[in-house]
Amino acid sequence: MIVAAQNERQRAVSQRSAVDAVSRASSTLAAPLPPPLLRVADVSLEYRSDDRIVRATHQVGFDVYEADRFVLLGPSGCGKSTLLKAIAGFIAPVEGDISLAGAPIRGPGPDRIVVFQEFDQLPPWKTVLQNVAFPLIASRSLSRREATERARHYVEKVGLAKFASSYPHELSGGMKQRVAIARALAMQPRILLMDEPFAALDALTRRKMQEELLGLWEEARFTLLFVTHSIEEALILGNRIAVLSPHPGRLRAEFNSHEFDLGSIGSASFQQAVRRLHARLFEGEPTTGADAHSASQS
Ligand SMILES: Nc1ncnc2c1ncn2[C@@H]1O[C@H](COP(=O)(O)OP(=O)(O)OP(=O)(O)O)[C@@H](O)[C@H]1O
Repeated sequence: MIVAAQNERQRAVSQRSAVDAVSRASSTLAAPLPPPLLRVADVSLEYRSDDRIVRATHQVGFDVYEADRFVLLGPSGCGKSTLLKAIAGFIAPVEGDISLAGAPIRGPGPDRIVVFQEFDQLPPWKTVLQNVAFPLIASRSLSRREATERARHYVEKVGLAKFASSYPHELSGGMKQRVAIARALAMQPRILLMDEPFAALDALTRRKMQEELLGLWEEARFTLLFVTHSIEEALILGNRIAVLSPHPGRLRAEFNSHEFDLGSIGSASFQQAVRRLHARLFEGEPTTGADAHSASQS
């Protein structure tokens, strides 16, 4: 039943976003959807200093539904990380609203956990298990024993049971990211926010981590908001993709991509989707074969 309901909802979401924003505007066929979990409504974000204002995003809006794997895709500097920080509650919009389950976001909270790209997110003096258990203990939502049990469960989930007593400096980059993912999932946030978490990994490890993340999602169906500038990664990991324009980021289009996974790479439809996304990303710019290559592989 859950899967059927999920499929039904996926179909409804597909109807709504199988398309970019252009055709979405003209569609009147979309089935009624449940309210979104996350609503980003016309959000503009800025960095202000004494002598200048940098506008990072301009009136960006999108909805993320329960169990979505929603990807923010855009070129470097278009404001993806800034948007994620705003959703996490670290930055307030200068215009527009962000709400989670209908409540405005006013600051950071345990319902939104971020996994960053950097490998130094883990306190080096704590073991893998302690790293995963620490936020659970600090939030006082569980007793120390319960927190350790839950942490052990997630450490196993990411395949690090044998390394539970290891320290971060004894782990590879991919293993450190697994710990960060376990730590985030253990908090059971309403939405998991990931900011290019695999970008600093080698290509093989990155592929493995994408596979593992999809495996974890298949099991737990958490809601994911994932930032990347890789078209290929967006198609593999996302069921919906929002394409942002270059600086300052504006929403250019929204694509439905739930039909793709790691097995789709190389198929004609996958390549066609890469080309469509590439065209949207580089709209209005002179295009070269090198651009296409770097955007889809990097
Ligand atoms: N702390 C800051 N102070 C001032 N400007 C900033 C700050 N952080 C980011 N910016 C600017 O805001 C804009 C958006 O930056 P942001 O890091 O969100 O982009 P991004 O899409 O995540 O880029 P990348 O993919 O390279 O990480 C850029 O023009 C950047 O220079």
